[in-house]
Amino acid sequence: MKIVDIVESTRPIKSDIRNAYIDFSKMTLSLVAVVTDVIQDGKPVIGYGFNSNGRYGQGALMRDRFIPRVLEADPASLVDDTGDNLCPHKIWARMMINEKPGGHGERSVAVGTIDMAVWDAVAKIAGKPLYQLLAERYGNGKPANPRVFVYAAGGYYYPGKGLDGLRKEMESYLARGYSVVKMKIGGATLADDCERIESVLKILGPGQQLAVDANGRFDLKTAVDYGRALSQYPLFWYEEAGDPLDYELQAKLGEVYQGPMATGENLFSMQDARNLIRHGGMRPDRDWLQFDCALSYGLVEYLRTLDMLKDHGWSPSRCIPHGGHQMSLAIAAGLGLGGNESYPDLFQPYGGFPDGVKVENGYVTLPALPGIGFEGKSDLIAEMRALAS
Ligand SMILES: O=C([O-])CC(=O)C(=O)O
Ligand SMILES: [Mg+2]
Repeated sequence: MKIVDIVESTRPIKSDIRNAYIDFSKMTLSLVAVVTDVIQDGKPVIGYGFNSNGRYGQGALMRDRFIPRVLEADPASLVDDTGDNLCPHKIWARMMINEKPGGHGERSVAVGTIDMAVWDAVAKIAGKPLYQLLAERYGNGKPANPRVFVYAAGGYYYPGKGLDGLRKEMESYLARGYSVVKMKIGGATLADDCERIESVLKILGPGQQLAVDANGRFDLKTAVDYGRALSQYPLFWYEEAGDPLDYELQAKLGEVYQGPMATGENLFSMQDARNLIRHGGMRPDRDWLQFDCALSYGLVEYLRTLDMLKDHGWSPSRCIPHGGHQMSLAIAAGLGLGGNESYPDLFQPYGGFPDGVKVENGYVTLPALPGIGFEGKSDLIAEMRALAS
């Protein structure tokens, strides 16, 4: 068996929203199909993948380096020991030949997106949901749990959106069954952000919480000033206060901010994640890790990150990945992560859940679809099949 083609198309996911660092007026992503010669129900098995919002499409890197490396390899060198399925670890190693360590740049996005499509194909060839395959292979005897915590991310700055607009948005997430909602901070003054936060806190009922996200905007002084002000609120977490690679800032913030902190969506390798754990003062009893496999070399690398976390005394249940895609939902269900992000109204058709999946008390239950589950989301699979079918 072999991979016969890998196709990429860069797609717009633009909108008028803005966080503390960027606007999304020109945002794109890469949609990828990995076409195999395995025939099921009279059709070739195709794995699909896409990268998360925030880092743009990566078609040029894929076409220049990563796709040709896979297609030029001896097909026998890319299959697992049974010979009946692809080996994601061997394909990953092949993509990364002649790549130096460090300086991960955005090649981690290109590799992570292809890796997602490879895992989708592998689980489809095995005829089972990816979450089940992951539990069987890497779960150390723990069965998959298809019931996964999800929170609603939004609360962006948006032209003409006042406090009323923000409150209405958050109310609509709560009405759809979410128990935790997230909003942006750091794109206004501290006083204005406190007003925005208080207006959302007022609409929360028992068991409902708010998280805030600064998108890496703050220097140490501002991060600490916000930390002192935010300490008065019962927040679910205070996310990405400073530059993602400024581990000392994160550690110093943790000395004054006792509530839960979250970060990691812009750390793109096991080594960068390890530096956060070594030097960032993150606390395994309350803080959250948001590494997103679709931006950071895929699940093959994420498995290394989970091993690293275990060696440092962190449970996978402290991980709630960034990105709102079904790949991280499958990993959460298969390997016991703490949950996953969700953008109820943004980045469609890429984010979200299979059709008919409802959020109930902050949880979704994943259907048992072969692969990652894209075939269950009609608007998404239509885009995917138009790329390659
Ligand atoms: O606004 C963004 O770039 C997305 C983000 O930080 C998040 O979902 O946590
Ligand atoms: Mg974030």
